[in-house]
Amino acid sequence: RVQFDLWDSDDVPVPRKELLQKVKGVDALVCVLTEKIDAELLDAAGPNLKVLSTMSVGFDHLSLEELKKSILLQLCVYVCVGIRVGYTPDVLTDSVAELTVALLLTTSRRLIEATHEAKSGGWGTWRTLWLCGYELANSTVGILGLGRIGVAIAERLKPFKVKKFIYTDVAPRPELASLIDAEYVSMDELASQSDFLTVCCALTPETKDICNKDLFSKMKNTSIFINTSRGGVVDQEDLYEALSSGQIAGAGLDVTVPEPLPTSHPLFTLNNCVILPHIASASYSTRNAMSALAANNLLLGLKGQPMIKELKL
Ligand SMILES: O=C(O)[C@H](O)CO
Repeated sequence: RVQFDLWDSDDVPVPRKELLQKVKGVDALVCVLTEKIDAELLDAAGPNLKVLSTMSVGFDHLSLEELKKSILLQLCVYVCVGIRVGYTPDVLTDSVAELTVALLLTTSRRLIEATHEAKSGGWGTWRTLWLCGYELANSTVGILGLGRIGVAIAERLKPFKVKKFIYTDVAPRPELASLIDAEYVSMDELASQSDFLTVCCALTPETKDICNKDLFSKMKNTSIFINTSRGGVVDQEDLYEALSSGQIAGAGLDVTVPEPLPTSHPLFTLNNCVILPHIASASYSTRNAMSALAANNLLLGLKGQPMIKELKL
């Protein structure tokens, strides 16, 4: 039997102070990406904590260093298990890929500007170049960080008659790349060849701010930049500069730093920047699948059995 204490609100995350009190002595914890799992939280939880289950594929909110340290500490007192960590990859791949395609088309075909014009009286006579955008047919699509989600995005974009898929990563990923016939290129080539550049990498110390002035300055001024991974991979000041100066044509972001992005943020002033409130996995079926997987990971971890999806620390 498992006794649990639930933060029963979908409107606000559990206040940090309350979380720190409630975790005292627990054996396991389910969290989402708004909870920072760091030294302070692990200290507050204490040595009973054996299982952590995050309802997310991304795990940049977990301090892996601290979780690893907790394993070492436990080993020092001859307990041969540390904290085990479950997460929810795969079940959200379709939803995230679908939303990425929707965001890409919304940005490249200027749908937000267009609906605004239609309902605010800006819809005059038919004009040759009014609200023109960029199409996928015959384009080169670049993927920064090729994993399951990048492949799923490419599979969905292919029927739009994309000419070529290219990708970059820390090393070539031939098995995944062969599924979508994608060519491995350098970061510079990705920037200069992509008509659409979509970011699919995890946020790590190596990828933080990887999309910066240097990258944007090598992109075509007709290119569209899309990010549905984590806001931290983008230097937002450099992106603002690239968008406002016309260095690139547009950007679609589902993720930002911070989240929520303050409504006064300069990126909100730009017509060529579409910003969504981190909804890539927000379909009913995917969120159900994520929560079931997070719960099952937790229960299996508590029973000392292999989790369905476990992070190797
Ligand atoms: O990491 C994740 O799971 C997504 O960003 C939220 O669904």
